[in-house]
Amino acid sequence: METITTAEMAAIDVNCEYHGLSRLQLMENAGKAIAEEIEKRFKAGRIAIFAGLGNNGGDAFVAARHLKNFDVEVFLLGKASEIKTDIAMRNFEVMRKAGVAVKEIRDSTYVEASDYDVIIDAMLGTGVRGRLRQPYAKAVEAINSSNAYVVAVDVPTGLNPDTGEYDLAVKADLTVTFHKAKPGLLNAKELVGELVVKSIGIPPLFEMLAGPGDVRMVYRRQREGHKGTHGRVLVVGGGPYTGAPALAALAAYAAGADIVTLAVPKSVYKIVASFSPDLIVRKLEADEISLKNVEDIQKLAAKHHVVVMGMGAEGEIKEVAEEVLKLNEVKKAVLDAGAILPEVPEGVECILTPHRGEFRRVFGFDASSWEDVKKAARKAKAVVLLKAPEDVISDGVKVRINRSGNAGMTVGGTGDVLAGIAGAFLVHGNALWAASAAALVNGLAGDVCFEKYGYNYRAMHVMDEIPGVIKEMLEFA
Ligand SMILES: NC(=O)C1=CN([C@@H]2O[C@H](COP(=O)(O)OP(=O)(O)OC[C@H]3O[C@@H](n4cnc5c(N)ncnc54)[C@H](OP(=O)(O)O)[C@@H]3O)[C@@H](O)[C@H]2O)[C@@H](O)CC1
Ligand SMILES: [K+]
Repeated sequence: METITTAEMAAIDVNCEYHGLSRLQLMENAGKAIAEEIEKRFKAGRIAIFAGLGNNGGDAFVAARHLKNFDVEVFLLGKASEIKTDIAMRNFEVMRKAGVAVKEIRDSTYVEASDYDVIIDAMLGTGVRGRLRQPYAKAVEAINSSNAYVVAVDVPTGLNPDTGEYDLAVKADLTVTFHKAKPGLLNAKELVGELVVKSIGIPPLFEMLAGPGDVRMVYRRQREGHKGTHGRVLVVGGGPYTGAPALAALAAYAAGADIVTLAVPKSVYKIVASFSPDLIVRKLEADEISLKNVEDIQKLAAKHHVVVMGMGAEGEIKEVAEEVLKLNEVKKAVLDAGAILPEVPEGVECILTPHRGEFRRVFGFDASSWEDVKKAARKAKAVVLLKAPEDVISDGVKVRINRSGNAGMTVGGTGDVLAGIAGAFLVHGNALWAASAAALVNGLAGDVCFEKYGYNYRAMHVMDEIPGVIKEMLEFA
């Protein structure tokens, strides 16, 4: 059975909202699914709903509205004023206006759960963190000692949805989970009981479309961070070109890296170093990057979290990339243009960023479907980000799609900017989500440029919009 982690589910949740499918609609579908599953098993009876203050509780407020032939009573695990989300609050108020009886459970309240036919556990779902606080623990004990038929909403309260670990948790007869099973549900059959996975109306493409959730999966900012916490990125490229490596390096800064070092051939060193005081530029003893430089590059690479290679380099850059990635201190890499390898060495989490022509040159077949990108990713043992009006990103198993961007993005240098963003995001996130987040941010920055300038903007204009786009993605509710 296909599973989805809570982090991925949270990313899809906010992406649905972003692409126009609201959480309120998802909650309505979730609550209706709970009611349907109960009505399949019971014609009438007394139902006690134990509801938490988040969206897990919200689902049950919806279910209460659909369970018309039942006598429903709600035990709220806190004060109504403490309900956390607007959609849960909205469904709570509608439910209460519809005449459903609600009792607020305080720490001191004795929880009686004996004479009900069905108990709905809607206390905690994917938002559970750590050990159960009171009065949740007491409620779980009351539910487990009752002889009612227990239905868990999404996840039995107390169970870690990703790992299946628990110390105190609801023992359910039936768990109705939404969209896809969470891995922990498959490891705790004794708690889950019968598992039913219900669609809540998320179309397959919405699970794949990049959105704010992708950026949240990869972007990290620790308050107490010190220099370098947020990522040290090494950019290797240039010679004969001078702009490409500098664009990638500046883009890595724009996407949150703390330290960005540029290694370029001495022939272009002075020019590249002159672009910006932000750049730490190292000179490679060569007019063009070659295998002679591998040792120097490896020394630098060992001191960085991610290596980004290829922009504006020609000659042996591919062979150099192969050698550099063999160094076991190199754990993460982005390979662009001439550095793209058909297969990357073991042990490196790698993003390849070909456009269609490079894809055909490197993999030997056209990327005419999502399956082709999946196939290339499997062969390369890397994430492939195919740059096109619709970017296709795959790790060989999953596919993500990015539709941000516009025809102005064909201007030179936007691919270098993308490689730099991907490098910065790869510091913290896994390659699939780092690549899709980078494709999204790069395209959105281009969309801001189109609004400002029309089509004739340049890569440096895109660069300037990146921090603002990231801020907007992180703040999207
Ligand atoms: N697409 C989707 O994902 C959809 C999801 N949907 C539903 O949303 C659910 C996730 O909702 P959610 O994120 O509001 O979290 P939820 O599980 O209700 O927790 C609520 C609060 O409890 C608290 N709390 C945490 N740990 C605790 C503890 N140990 N002991 C005591 N309290 C604890 C914590 O608040 P805190 O007090 O820590 O601020 C937390 O914020 C999901 O399972 C599904 O049912 C559906 O609507 C369909 C679409
Ligand atoms: K639950």
